[in-house]
Amino acid sequence: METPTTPVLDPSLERSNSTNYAGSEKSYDKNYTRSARSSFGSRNGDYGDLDLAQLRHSRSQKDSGLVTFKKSFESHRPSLGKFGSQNSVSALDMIANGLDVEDIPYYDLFVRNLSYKVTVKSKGGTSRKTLLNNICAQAFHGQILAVVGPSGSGKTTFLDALAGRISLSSLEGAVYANGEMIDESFKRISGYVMQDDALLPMLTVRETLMYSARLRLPGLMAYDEKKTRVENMINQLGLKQCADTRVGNEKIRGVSGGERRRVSIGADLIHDPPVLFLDEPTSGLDSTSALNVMQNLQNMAKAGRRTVVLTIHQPSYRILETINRVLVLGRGNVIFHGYHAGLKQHFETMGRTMPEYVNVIEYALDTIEEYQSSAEGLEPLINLQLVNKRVEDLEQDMVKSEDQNFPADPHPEYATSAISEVYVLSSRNFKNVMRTPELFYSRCGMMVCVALTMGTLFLQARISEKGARQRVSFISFTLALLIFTSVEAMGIFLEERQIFIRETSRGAYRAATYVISGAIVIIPFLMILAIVFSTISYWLVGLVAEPGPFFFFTLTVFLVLLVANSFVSFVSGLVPNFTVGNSLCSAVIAYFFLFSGFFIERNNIPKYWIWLHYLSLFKYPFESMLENEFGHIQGTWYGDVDSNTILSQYSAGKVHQWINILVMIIFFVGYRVMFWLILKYFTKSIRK
Ligand SMILES: Nc1ncnc2c1ncn2[C@@H]1O[C@H](COP(=O)(O)OP(=O)(O)OP(=O)(O)O)[C@@H](O)[C@H]1O
Repeated sequence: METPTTPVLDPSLERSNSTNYAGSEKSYDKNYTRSARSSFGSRNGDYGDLDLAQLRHSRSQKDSGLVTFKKSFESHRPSLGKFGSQNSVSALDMIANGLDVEDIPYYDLFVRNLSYKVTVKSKGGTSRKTLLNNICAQAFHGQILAVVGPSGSGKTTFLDALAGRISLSSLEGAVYANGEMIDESFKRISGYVMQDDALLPMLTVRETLMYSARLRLPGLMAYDEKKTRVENMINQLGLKQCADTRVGNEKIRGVSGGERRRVSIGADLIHDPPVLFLDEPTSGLDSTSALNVMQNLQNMAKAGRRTVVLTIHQPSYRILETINRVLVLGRGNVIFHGYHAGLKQHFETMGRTMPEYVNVIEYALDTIEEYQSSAEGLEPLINLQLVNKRVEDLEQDMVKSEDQNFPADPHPEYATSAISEVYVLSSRNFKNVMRTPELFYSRCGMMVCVALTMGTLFLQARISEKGARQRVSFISFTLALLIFTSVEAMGIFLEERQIFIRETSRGAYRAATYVISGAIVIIPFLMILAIVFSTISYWLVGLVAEPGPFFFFTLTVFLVLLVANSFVSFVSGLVPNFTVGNSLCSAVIAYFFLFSGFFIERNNIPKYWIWLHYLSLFKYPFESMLENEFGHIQGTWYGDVDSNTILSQYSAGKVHQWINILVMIIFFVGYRVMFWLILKYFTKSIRK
């Protein structure tokens, strides 16, 4: 990033330039006021007053002439350290508590000469591709800035750059918030709503928002206050009718697509961030739902003085009314930036006349497509934008940088404590699992089937050579079935990974607490499965009929399930999808099985492969179970072989059952730690 300099732009400046920048000032003001009245004035007097107050504020600034960006916001802009703050007091709460709307802190964004290039590999070697080229733009509080452009024009890339989803070191140029160059902490005052609605399908709308509030609002805030915040959000987003309906997804019936979109928005904005970024909030919605979402966002922007930046495809006439300003992109270049009312005049300056009754954005996109496919390319459009922007550039250069040093960030990175996160995430997970009992019942049913099959296959094994072989086979194949069937959990992990990415992209909680809560929730279910399996199979096969060995067998089965679950979760963190994950897991488990000591006795495994024997998920439970069975009564003869001979055949020396249990616990913790490391350092929603 370049050395920070203070931009001088303020809303009044742009309006004063509007004659040669974005249409006449008169037309802008008329449009702005009309849109404000139609949106708020007729429905809600407070909103109408607020909007007019803002307008007056802007007008008074205009009169003051050239003022620096910083100066123009000196009474409202939060202190320098504010980037570190989760905005604990909602703007709407402030209004409800009688605070003057003028006291609500806000942020205005200024993008200066932002460029982003990536290295692409081709047959001839590597080359640099420019995704964003020298972009200058502004986004003001109380307004919606819509980024539009043909497919592949760089809309999402631009939004990602602003929202801190592209590594700052990869960007050229700068992004300022209230005159200060943004850094990592800016994420904490901005909310990001992704295009995909990654939500837990079994929770209701109210529960989803409540869990989000419990994670994202400060731990010190009273529970009732959080509840009130959620109810306000439900009302604000028009979700009252479906507040107690399950969210659902493609497979599970739930709320409508438009409602789900609004739940996503609510869940990501419950902490009321002053700056909101939304990637195509209307995609996949019918026109009424899309308009509804946009009106909700317009309300949020105006009533709460929020700065909203979003990407959108071909907004309709009515949606256009909810948008204040547009940034039109073409192949990563600015084609137009300003109030959309100015687009018509902008194109007129190059001799193009826009037909009547044509949507200006549609016209702009068609024009871009036309130039894009022509021999001269986008150059004329880019140059036109540069000419119209000249005055603004001159003004920028008038004020040089002031003190841009940030004080140390005094605010915590996360809204609530780690313990509280574990508690909230565990209870949310538990509720979600309990709402899908069929998954658990099917796993239970499978356990009963496997236990009955194995139990009847080796039914009442005798104390003979054949009986000894049957016991060893039972133990070995039991472990194989338990571990191989654990792979099915991969799908659940991968589905949840999307939710994890969405929630943690703005620091909703720590990766560690997510991993811990996942383990806590799964433990009771695996315990039940272990008890079901052991109770049926152990007595059917006729293993040592004493409580101690039975308890140890059950404990080992439980730990096998736990370790297998941790292993599968670890692999799910590494792979891109279920197909790859399933194949990888099955292949590695097959290797582990091969080196368990059952097929190739430990002493016959070549030295260079022995490490795989020690890493095998099978080795430790296999040896422990054998010891539990054959070592319990020393010196028992099974036909011509005694128990000691059988044991020495499968292990290198004396097996310490409890040490093996400890090793299994270490495996469980180890895989979880590796899963955490992958989530923390590699599952990032940040581009380089
Ligand atoms: N890592 C990358 N390497 C190479 N090219 C990339 C990379 N990421 C994005 N692009 C390209 O950059 C361009 C802009 O992508 P972006 O997703 O920002 O476009 P968009 O305007 O949001 O498109 P759409 O409307 O289709 O979602 C596209 O041509 C895309 O193929």
